[in-house]
Amino acid sequence: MLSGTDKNNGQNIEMIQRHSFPPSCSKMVTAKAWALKKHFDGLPKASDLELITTELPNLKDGQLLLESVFLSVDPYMRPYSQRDMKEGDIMVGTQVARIVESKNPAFTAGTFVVARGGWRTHFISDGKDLLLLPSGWPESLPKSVALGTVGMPGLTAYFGLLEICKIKPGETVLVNAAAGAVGSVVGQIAKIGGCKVVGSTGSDDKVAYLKSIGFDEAFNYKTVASLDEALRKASPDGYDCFFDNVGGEFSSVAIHQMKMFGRIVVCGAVSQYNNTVPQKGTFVQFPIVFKQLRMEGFIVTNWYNRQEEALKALLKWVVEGKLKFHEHITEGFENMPMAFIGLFKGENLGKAIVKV
Ligand SMILES: NC(=O)C1=CN([C@@H]2O[C@H](COP(=O)(O)OP(=O)(O)OC[C@H]3O[C@@H](n4cnc5c(N)ncnc54)[C@H](OP(=O)(O)O)[C@@H]3O)[C@@H](O)[C@H]2O)C=CC1
Ligand SMILES: CCCCC/C=C\CC(=O)/C=C/C=C/C=C/[C@@H](O)CCCC(=O)O
Repeated sequence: MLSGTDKNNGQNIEMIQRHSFPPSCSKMVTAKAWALKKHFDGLPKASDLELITTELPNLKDGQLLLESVFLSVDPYMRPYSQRDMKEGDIMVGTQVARIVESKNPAFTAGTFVVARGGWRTHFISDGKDLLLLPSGWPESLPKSVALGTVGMPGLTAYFGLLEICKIKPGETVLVNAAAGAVGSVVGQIAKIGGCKVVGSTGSDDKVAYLKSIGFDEAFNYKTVASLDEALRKASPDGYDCFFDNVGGEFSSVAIHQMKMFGRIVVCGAVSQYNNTVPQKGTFVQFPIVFKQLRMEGFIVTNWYNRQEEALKALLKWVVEGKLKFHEHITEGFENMPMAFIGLFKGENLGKAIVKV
């Protein structure tokens, strides 16, 4: 048996040697996990991932046995795997998990938590870094929302828009990948904040969805004759804030339509994650200097010291019906690779979730 920490948390999940059978086990739990078999090259392939099975040992004092109920697949897993994982590592990720057994007095069996357990059906934790669902979570609200609108993507929208962009009422906000987990929350918080919102997305159904949740303007970037014209038509005066989830060509065009003193939040660059050779873009100094723009990258985890406040606000808006959510649920742990790859083909509307 190997013990230690792994890339999923820098925290405290027990690493299990494959097919190990500890002699003292009375009640064996078989855990499934997805490992990175081969580093992704371009668009991830199912064959880059390997389903492995391990037997978990009995709990020691202070430990908990958790069972994943909902798992998150997120675009960041693609660049993260490249930068921080080696072949054979279990894929990084977060889940809503149920505590099956507890030898930790701080946790009761049956409780649901958000954990950074990686792509695993079952795992052992010492309880550090497990997050309870925010208090006041309604029974009628699916717990999977703790991985989306009232979870990491919601926090990304909240802090990016309110703290980096610092939106003001009456301003115009542009967001791309707008019908996804982050983008759909960005647009709705901007509306709550009294802004005009323009969203770009990759299908007509998604455009219709954006209109249904309050976006003022939305267009399908895959079918417009000219991105420049579509942006101009949606807001002839330009944009005060640009929440950039996509990067690449879209950003190169959009930066020229910023208003004076505009702010650009560089949240992600999903159009670039599968590039095999670095691409060349346009030079950005002219619009930045002449329009005196501010462009700032951020990682949501840097704001987790304020996550309690933000989760409370997000949950309140959801309960009040001011913040709508949609989930794209894939059934079955064995389908995790397919759900993950689907992110890069635009298959999801709202948050992509895998239900075990
Ligand atoms: N900085 C941070 O801390 C965080 C950053 N992020 C970033 O936010 C972005 C959105 O993440 P998230 O909301 O979870 O994901 P989404 O739910 O938006 O899913 C990804 C979406 O990206 C779009 N997309 C995929 N490939 C391309 C492409 N080549 N060009 C344009 N659009 C594409 C697709 O939508 P469509 O049909 O519209 O093309 C797809 O549905 C990502 O860049 C992610 O890395 C997320 C969380 C935290
Ligand atoms: C940490 C991601 C590094 C890659 C950066 C690429 C794109 C930006 C982006 O999408 C960032 C996402 C950040 C997500 C953070 C998630 C955390 O809640 C949990 C991450 C899992 C872990 O570290 O244990």
